[in-house]
Parts: sequence; structure tokens; C-alpha cells
Amino acid sequence: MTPAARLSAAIEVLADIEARRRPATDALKDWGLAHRFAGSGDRAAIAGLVYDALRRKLSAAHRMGEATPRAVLLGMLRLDRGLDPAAIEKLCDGSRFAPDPLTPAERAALARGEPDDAAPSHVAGDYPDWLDGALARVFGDDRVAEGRALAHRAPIDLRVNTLAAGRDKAMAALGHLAPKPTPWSPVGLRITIGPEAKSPPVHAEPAFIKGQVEIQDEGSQVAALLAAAKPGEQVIDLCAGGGGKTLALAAAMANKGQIYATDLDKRRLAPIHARLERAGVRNVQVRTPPPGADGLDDLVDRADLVLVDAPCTGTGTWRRNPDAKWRVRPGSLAMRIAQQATVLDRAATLVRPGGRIVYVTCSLLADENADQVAGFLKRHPGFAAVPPAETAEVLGEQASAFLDAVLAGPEGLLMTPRRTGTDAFYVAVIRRAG
Ligand SMILES: C[S@@+](CC[C@H](N)C(=O)[O-])C[C@H]1O[C@@H](n2cnc3c(N)ncnc32)[C@H](O)[C@@H]1O
Repeated sequence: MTPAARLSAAIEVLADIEARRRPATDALKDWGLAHRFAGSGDRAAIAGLVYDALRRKLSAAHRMGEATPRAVLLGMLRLDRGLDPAAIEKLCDGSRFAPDPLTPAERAALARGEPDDAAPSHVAGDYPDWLDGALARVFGDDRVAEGRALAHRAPIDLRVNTLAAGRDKAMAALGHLAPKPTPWSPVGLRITIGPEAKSPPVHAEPAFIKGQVEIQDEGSQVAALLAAAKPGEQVIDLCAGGGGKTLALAAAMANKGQIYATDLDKRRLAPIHARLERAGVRNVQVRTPPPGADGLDDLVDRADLVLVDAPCTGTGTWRRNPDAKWRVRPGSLAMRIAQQATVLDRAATLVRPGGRIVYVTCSLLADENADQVAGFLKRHPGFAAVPPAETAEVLGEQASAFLDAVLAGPEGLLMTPRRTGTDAFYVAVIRRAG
């Protein structure tokens, strides 16, 4: 397909997403099924255009003066990809499979100089209007800059599984992908890909198949590191899901001690078994919950560490899930807040005296982060928040720079793409009195 035909396809897919209010992955999949002639490079390029357009949906529409899928795609090419008006004009030449030629209004909008200071914060920062107050509460005037950083593509981050390889060995094995060490996680590698490039099939790499690396955002790696799980400890991963953090905890514990991994939803837990095996993890007992219970009553008051990687709005992962940004609703936030309190209260019963709960979200919102921890501490006077400076000590010589980078409060700390170059993760360590 020509670049112009790819652009036409992206406009078509975006129109489908908007008209039927469906997830981008579904719309892209359907487009692929209906256009079997398109190769994998075409599909990746079209997906890249669609996701970039979703990332910049409001600012691109504002630039163009209209919010049609075509306008959003054209505005994104100008704002995000840095294409000049002549290059965009060339793509829209009206030939077969190419978008229609530019109108005079489109030409004028594309030629306008940047930046447009008249845009409201949520437009300039590309986030939903209804979240402006909540983001202002956390970031103040920085919310636009934080939103912009969340509207960029994320790199591919890998966690080296130290049960199977050191970072240098894994880096050498993946040399053809040019991975670089990540700044904060001592076991992280980062692969940066251009906007037009296909994501490398990391799953097919021998290093991946041998369990030497896992795909995991550096923020998620750091959140697991801050839990400071030590060899020999008794650990409960209460919201283990597919096991991303379970695997990181097991490596930090050098396979010694015991991790009990569970999740309210046993379907989410299902992939963990194959992942544990591939990674050579031997200290995890998966507790699939029996109907109507969590199957953890024998562990009450026993855990050194309970990790609560809580269900949340996922507002911190907008770089990777740009269409989720436009689908989050006040109702889903309220539901997550209630679930978080339930899980935290269960964690309080499982941790031993002197043990700790590590509360993690991939949310930016204070309601899910500091407020949630403050509410927990009110309900449970026998617990206290560990100061972030103490929590960060596990990062060794990186600790002080990390503390400077994050947004720290009395209850916990927040990483963000703008501050730490990671997805946004909130981490609070809460200790039970001994
Ligand atoms: C953020 S995801 C976990 C991701 C996972 N830890 C990882 O690193 O791949 C949150 C999980 O919490 C689970 N969950 C929600 N409510 C729960 C509850 N009351 N008890 C246990 N798990 C719960 C959800 O099913 C979901 O899998």
C-alpha cells in the first residue's frame, strides 16, 4: 500500500471507532479481515496512524477547527509526526486510494504557526474535559505538560529475568534490536521504535522463549522493586492477574521463600502458569480462588508483604492505550475506588504484625492514590505509611535522583511519563505496627 492509501485506511478505521464506539483493536482487526491483501507492514503503519491520532485527538481537532476523523488524522500528521503542509498535501492528492485533496480551510489550518495558547488545558494536554479538575489537583499548572507526555508513544520496555540471565547477557542476545539499559530499573532494557516501524516480535526472540526477558514497562518494574521483596519472605500477590509483578517479585527473591499469587478473576490468572514455567520460577503457589471465596483464610496474619496491584482506571497507561483515555467514565472511576478499598481491607487481614502492604496503581488520580491510602489509614489505625524517601532506598545510588523525579507525598510516590519516562505508577508502602 502507498503511504496515501494507508492514510485513507486509518481515516476509515478511526471513523469506525468513533461511529460504533468500539475499541481500536477491534476496529483494526476487522479492517484487516476485510482487507486481506494488506501486509503486516501496512497493518502496523495503519495502526500507528490510528493510535497516534487517538493520542492527539483533541489538540489535532483544535488545530484543524473540526473533529472529523479526517481532520484528526491530518492534524496529528502536522502536530505529532511533524509533517509540513506540503508533505500532507502530497499524501492527499485525490488519486485512487488516496484521501481527497485538501480544502482551502484545511490548508490554512495546517499552515498556521504553533503553538496555540488559546486551547483549554484539556485540549492542549489531550485528556477528557471531565478529568481536568482531578488532574489540576495532582499536577496544578503542569497538567498540560503531563498530558502531553502521556500523548506520546511509549517505547518497548523489557525486564531481564535475573533467574535466567544478567542484563548484559540479555542485551547482547537482543543486540539486533539495539536495546539500551533503562534509567531506573537495574534490570530494565528499552527498545525505541519509530512511528512507521513495526514493533519487533519480542515473543519470538530466543531470549524471550528461554525466559531471559519479559515485556514490562519500567514503571511496573520499579513498582515491583519498591516492594523490596527479600529472599525467604512470605509474600501474597493479591491482584496477580497475568503475573507481571509476580514474576518480578520471584526474581527479586531469587526463587527463595514463598509467593502466593491470586486474583478475584481466575480467567485473568490463567496465563500465569505458562509464564512462571518459562521464567523458571519455583517459589510461586498459584491460588485459583474457589467460588465465592478468595481461598486465603489460612494465610491470615502471616504475610511479610502483601502486594495490592489494584484494579484502577489505568489513566497512567494512556501512552500504551490511547483509546482507553476517551472511554474512561466517572462511573468506572467510582467502581474502581470501591474495589480498591475492598482489596486493601482484605490485605490488612493477611499481613503479619510488622509486615507491609504495598499498594500500586497505574492511575494518575488522587482519588485512587493518596486519598485511597489516607482512607485506609483512617479505617486501620494500626498501620502507617512509610515515607517515600525510605521506600526509594532499595534503588541504591539511583534513589536520590528518583526521588527528585517523582511526585512524592506523605503517603506515596507517583511516577509519570514526564517525570520518570515510564508509564504512570503510584506506589505506597503501608506498614502494620509490630
Ligand atoms: C492491575 S491488574 C493486575 C495486574 C498484574 N498484577 C500484573 O502485574 O500483570 C488488577 C487485578 O485486580 C483484580 N482484582 C479486582 N478486584 C479484586 C479483589 N477484590 N481481589 C483480588 N483481585 C482483584 C482484577 O481482576 C485484576 O486482574
